[in-house]
Amino acid sequence: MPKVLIAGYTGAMGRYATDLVNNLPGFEITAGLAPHDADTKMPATAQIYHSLAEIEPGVAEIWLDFTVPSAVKANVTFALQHGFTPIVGTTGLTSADVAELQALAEENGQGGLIAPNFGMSAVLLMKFAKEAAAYFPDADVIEMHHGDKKDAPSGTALTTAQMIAAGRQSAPQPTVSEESVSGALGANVDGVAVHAVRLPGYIAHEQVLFGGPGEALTIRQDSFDRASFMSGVKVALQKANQLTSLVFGLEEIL
Ligand SMILES: NC(=O)C1=CN([C@@H]2O[C@H](COP(=O)(O)OP(=O)(O)OC[C@H]3O[C@@H](n4cnc5c(N)ncnc54)[C@H](OP(=O)(O)O)[C@@H]3O)[C@@H](O)[C@H]2O)C=CC1
Ligand SMILES: O=C(O)C1=N[C@H](C(=O)O)C[C@H](O)C1
Repeated sequence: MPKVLIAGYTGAMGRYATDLVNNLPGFEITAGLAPHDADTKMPATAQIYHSLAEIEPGVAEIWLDFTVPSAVKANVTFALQHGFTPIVGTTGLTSADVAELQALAEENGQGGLIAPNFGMSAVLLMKFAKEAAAYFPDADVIEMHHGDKKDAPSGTALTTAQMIAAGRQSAPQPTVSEESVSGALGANVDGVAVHAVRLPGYIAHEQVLFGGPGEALTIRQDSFDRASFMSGVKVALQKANQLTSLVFGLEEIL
């Protein structure tokens, strides 16, 4: 029976992941990692750790990570160095970080998955955005999230921008507007303007606006509930033992 350590088990995503794994036949939560204790549905038998230094290798086979951008690189490095298969939803890893971790995984003969978004609507949005960019090189990304989100822009928005850049077959038009207020035109990610909205009531949403001569295309996805991420997490857990390299993107294992 695969044993799972949930890093960030006290957080918003960690709690959903705990419910998922508790109810997933054949899987067992044997450990949780978070700096502070909290009332959660972790099994009473699970080991609770407050820092990486406390973790006993062998306590689990799978390392499911929903922590914070400041901790994720050290967590995945630790997981790969100590025989865990990392399944990572935490954002904040740069492309260089991902490449470094993939090299470490290869050195250690380990597999795993890093997925900036486990929701099917977001995975499809990114795929469609890449396809559309071949015909509409001019695009802006607007992501909207709950006010507790620590990073901006979202990992999904960064990946979407990178995929739009990869899908373009011609250069976008240069913007002639000058910002009279700093930030008005958004952040430039690979030539795509990315705008981040943080508001109470929102969970996780993204819209890509493409503009062409006399026409526009808008693609939008909405995660109204964190349950939207759990089917992707479930697939990743079930395929964890088949992963032979550290894969980036849920679509690579579907
Ligand atoms: N890939 C995907 O589909 C999705 C990804 N995410 C990403 O997942 C991450 C978590 O999101 P969310 O649950 O909303 O965030 P929360 O802030 O609710 O939870 C963060 C968790 O990380 C823990 N934590 C904080 N510092 C550390 C550390 N140094 N080491 C280990 N654990 C730590 C917190 O514990 P404590 O309370 O003790 O500080 C808490 O349990 C974010 O990066 C978010 O962008 C979110 C949704 C979907
Ligand atoms: O923090 C969140 O909530 C989310 N984070 C991920 C991201 O940054 O892309 C995935 C989703 O947008 C929800």
